[in-house]
Amino acid sequence: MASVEASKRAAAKVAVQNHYPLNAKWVGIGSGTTIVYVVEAIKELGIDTTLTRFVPTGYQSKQLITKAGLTAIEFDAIPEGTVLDVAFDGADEVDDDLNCIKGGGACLFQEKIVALQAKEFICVADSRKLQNRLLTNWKYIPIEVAPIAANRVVRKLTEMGSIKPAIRLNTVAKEGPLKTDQGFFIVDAPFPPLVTPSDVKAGKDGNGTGGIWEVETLATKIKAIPGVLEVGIFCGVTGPQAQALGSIGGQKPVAAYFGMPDGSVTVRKAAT
Ligand SMILES: O=C[C@H](O)[C@H](O)[C@H](O)COP(=O)(O)O
Repeated sequence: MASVEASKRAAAKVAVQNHYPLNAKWVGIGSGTTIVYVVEAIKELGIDTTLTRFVPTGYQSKQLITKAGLTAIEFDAIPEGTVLDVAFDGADEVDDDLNCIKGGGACLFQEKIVALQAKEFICVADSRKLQNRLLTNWKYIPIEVAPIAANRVVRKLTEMGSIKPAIRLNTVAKEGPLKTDQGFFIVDAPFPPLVTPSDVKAGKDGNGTGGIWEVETLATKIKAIPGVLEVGIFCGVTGPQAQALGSIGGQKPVAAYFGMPDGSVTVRKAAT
């Protein structure tokens, strides 16, 4: 049986082989433990990356890029209107429609703006993240909030049916709330499993009755709470669908790769 780390590595390798453009100019690099294997797989391609600029999604991501000998360029330094060729990132959970939960490692805001700037957003994960509905195995939605509004956001989430939302604390010696790369807090909001737009079409309620929400409705409602910078639900359209509508990219991946315990890699792709 492949270890979780081996399965992340296997998924990263296939994702990079299938989606890394050999003449890539701009590449988004996400955060977390799985993205490390994506960078490793890019290096293993053995191609010339001297003209490629890698756009990080936070401190850890920038360190990863730099330590690999690649050139990092901050999101706010890329020329106006630049479209990234591709953005790779991990995920905490992915549903049948490729909606994702992200932010388990406290990175989600920069990840979302980088995904939205990319022609193609690709997720890489291991089999634990492959579920039919969000909030099946992964139990909460990470939300990045302004510290001054955090308690009020927690109250609002409770009113919306979240079960004991809480400000995330530091897990290391330093006491107090964890701070994101933006100096904000993360509120983790548990909800019952989310229904998809297709469930709603099939007659399921997703308007919050009994705390049951449809993915996009809940993401929109949480985002509208004053004090919320960004919500760790990545949903809506994919990059190509956004381009067909005249925008740059989408926050939903066009494909997600999962390393399985038997060593194989499963791919979930967006309908075109
Ligand atoms: O906050 C962290 C990011 O959203 C990560 O991409 C996500 O949590 C997945 O991380 P990992 O690859 O470590 O499971």
